[in-house]
Amino acid sequence: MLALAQAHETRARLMAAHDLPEDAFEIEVIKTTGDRILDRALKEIGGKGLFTREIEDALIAGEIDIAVHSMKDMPTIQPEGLVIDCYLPREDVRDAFVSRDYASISDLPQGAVVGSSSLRRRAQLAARRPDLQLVEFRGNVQTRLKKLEDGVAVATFLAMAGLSRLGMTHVSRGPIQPEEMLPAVAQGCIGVERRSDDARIAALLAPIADHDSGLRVAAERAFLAELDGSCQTPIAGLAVLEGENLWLRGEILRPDGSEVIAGERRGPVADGPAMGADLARELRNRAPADFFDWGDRVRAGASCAARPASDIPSGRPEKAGRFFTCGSVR
Ligand SMILES: NCc1[nH]cc(CCC(=O)O)c1CC(=O)O
Repeated sequence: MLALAQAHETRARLMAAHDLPEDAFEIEVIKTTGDRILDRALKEIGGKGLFTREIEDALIAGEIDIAVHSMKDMPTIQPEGLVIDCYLPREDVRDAFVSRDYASISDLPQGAVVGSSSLRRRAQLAARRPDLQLVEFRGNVQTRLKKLEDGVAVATFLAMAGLSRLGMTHVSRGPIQPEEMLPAVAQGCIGVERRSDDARIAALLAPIADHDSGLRVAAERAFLAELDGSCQTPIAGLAVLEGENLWLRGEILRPDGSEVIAGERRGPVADGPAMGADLARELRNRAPADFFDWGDRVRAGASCAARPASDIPSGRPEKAGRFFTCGSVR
């Protein structure tokens, strides 16, 4: 599963950086509330960090020393005493188009049924192709592919990064360029969380931290934070490095895709967070008064449920929760 693959990747980088054997690291799998509750829609359960809270509690309690996260699913603020200052080299940031019968979005026939539970992807798709019919697609990558096979929908979207980490890029018809579908903030980036006062772990993580990844994600997450956004809001953002400069693009959408407000900033890399906040304010100022009235789903606080939601193996509760991966260092 994806989160376990991410823990393994982190461990492999730590082993290589420190010339340590595999058994120097213990991977502890933490099952969270979000994993356990499989019979209710996540929006009904509510609560921020549904899938990260227990992992962070374990970190604070000292039961684990390192938590490995998809930054795309992380709230913009970490709990007191914890810090994320180690970002791995970023994977492919793009979304993947997945379909047996059609090669691209524009190939989809009029009225085709597309599966996605991502508010962002749904809104972006609806903006481009209002004729398409959208259905909810929950479950991990395998579950979603099975739904395609079963004809529940003719196409879906997945992050290239997730497919790549699972060694499954072959299921994709190819990446969708950011110009066509701007990715989620921090998509493709693994972040490693630790206790702020743990100097030993800070030193352990330092050699595997990717500076460029950190700069890009800092700008994107500042944009998200200023919009008070989360992974369950139709917001997209992507920063890329251009030499000494950062190019940040951002976008907010109405859930039905009827309106898209986009903008960009270019500036010195050190100004990334300021650029992110500034771009967010610009987009907010350009948005009509009712634009942020995103409805029940968002108000219920199902904020950072996207990663886990997509990873819950529906109908197989005994396998749930294995992906909340925390490496405990001995
Ligand atoms: N929302 C779930 C989620 N969180 C992170 C990834 C992919 C890996 C990444 O973006 O780093 C995925 C799956 C997907 O969107 O297809």
